[in-house]
Amino acid sequence: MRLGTVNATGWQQARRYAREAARPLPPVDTPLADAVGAALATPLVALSPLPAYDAAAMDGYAVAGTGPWQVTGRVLAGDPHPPVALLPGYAVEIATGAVVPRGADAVLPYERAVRHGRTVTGEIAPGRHVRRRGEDCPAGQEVLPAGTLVTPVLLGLAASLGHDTLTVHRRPRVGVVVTGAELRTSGLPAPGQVRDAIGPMLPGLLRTAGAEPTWETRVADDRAALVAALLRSDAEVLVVCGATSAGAADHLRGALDALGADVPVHGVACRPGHPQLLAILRDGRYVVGLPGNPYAALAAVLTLLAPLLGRLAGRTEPPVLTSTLAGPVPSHPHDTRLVPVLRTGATATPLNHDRPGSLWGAAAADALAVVPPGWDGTGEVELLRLG
Ligand SMILES: Nc1nc2c(c(=O)[nH]1)N[C@H]1C(S)=C(S)[C@@H](COP(=O)(O)OP(=O)(O)OC[C@H]3O[C@@H](n4cnc5c(N)ncnc54)[C@H](O)[C@@H]3O)O[C@H]1N2
Ligand code: MOO
Repeated sequence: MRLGTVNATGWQQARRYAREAARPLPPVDTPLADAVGAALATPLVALSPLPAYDAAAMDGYAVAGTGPWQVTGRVLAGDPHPPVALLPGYAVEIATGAVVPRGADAVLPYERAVRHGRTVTGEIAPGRHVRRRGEDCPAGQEVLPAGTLVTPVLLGLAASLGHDTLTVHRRPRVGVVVTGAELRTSGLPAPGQVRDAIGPMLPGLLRTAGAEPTWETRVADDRAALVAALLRSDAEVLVVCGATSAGAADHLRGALDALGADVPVHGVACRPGHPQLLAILRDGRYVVGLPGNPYAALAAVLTLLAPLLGRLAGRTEPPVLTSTLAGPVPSHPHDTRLVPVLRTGATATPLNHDRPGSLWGAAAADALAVVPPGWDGTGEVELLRLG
């Protein structure tokens, strides 16, 4: 395997390879509360009509026929027995959400009603303030397609349609291997030491991409230790941080060679992040190599890792987001540049501090702009959402 721009895969092509290298994991029935972040494996179908019964939309009187009406009783939400049918000229006091009695034509809100003893009068149009059974959604209706990301709001919808569980794709399990003898995980770095900046950001990035971070291990800069870590079979995807390059301590490519891995992407024509790689082990597990420089690692997460995880998780590909850029952004002659930006209105402002070793710009950004090779600065560019 050779490292360098000459053999690098184009940025768009690399993302496509990563997405197409995988198939969605099998479906599992999951309690609602545990399904957030997974993708629907089957369309979401209404098990119950919405609303499930004719319901009052206002507090007031359910009235039948033309007024004045004789008030015969009161119906509250949650009453265990259905209310008796109303005859013309009669009314019941009714609470928002209560079952509207058969025969009622409308609900007259308190503020539009005039009550004298047991008689009530007021102006009302037929059907007013009654939410008819199934008017929002009939039973059996497909409301969201397979592949939809389960959000907290979707849980609320699923509950209102009668679901206790959702059939979602199993989330890919990810094991993380952090390499680098110079790394420390707390405190101030001594000369020659570096605080690990990739380990802390990965769990959140993995969850956002639809995966389940399962384990993290740290290995010395040693090929045998890296091979041993890559042999752990309890994750579909292994992420190796660092060791992607050509230095004497960079053993990822050698370890993959030793394991007989297929390496469909062994470098990407992008800045930062060109040493990133995608490999497939003989048993089908995936390895994504993130360059050690933290911003380059983030670029690789968004280029190779997120599309791979999104596909394994069964998520529909998100629509491409584009924007103009407010401010000059130099392009690279051969490579795609990934530039941190902050979206403001219809445009996105490029931020500074985008060196490969610094996450400052990216931490202040809400997207990375994808600046194609040789871009002349006109028109829109693609944006990759952060978070
Ligand atoms: N001869 C070449 N040298 C390098 C090339 C190249 O093409 N030819 N590419 C450069 C680029 S670009 C990058 S990016 C790095 C990638 O290096 P590695 O993935 O092998 O990572 P390391 O060598 O271990 O570390 C690079 C750099 O990043 C720091 N680092 C590593 N891990 C972490 C971490 N978890 N948190 C914070 N910082 C980390 C490490 O201390 C180094 O400073 O290779 C270039 N060299
Ligand atoms: O591509 Mo490196 O990943 O610039 O630092």
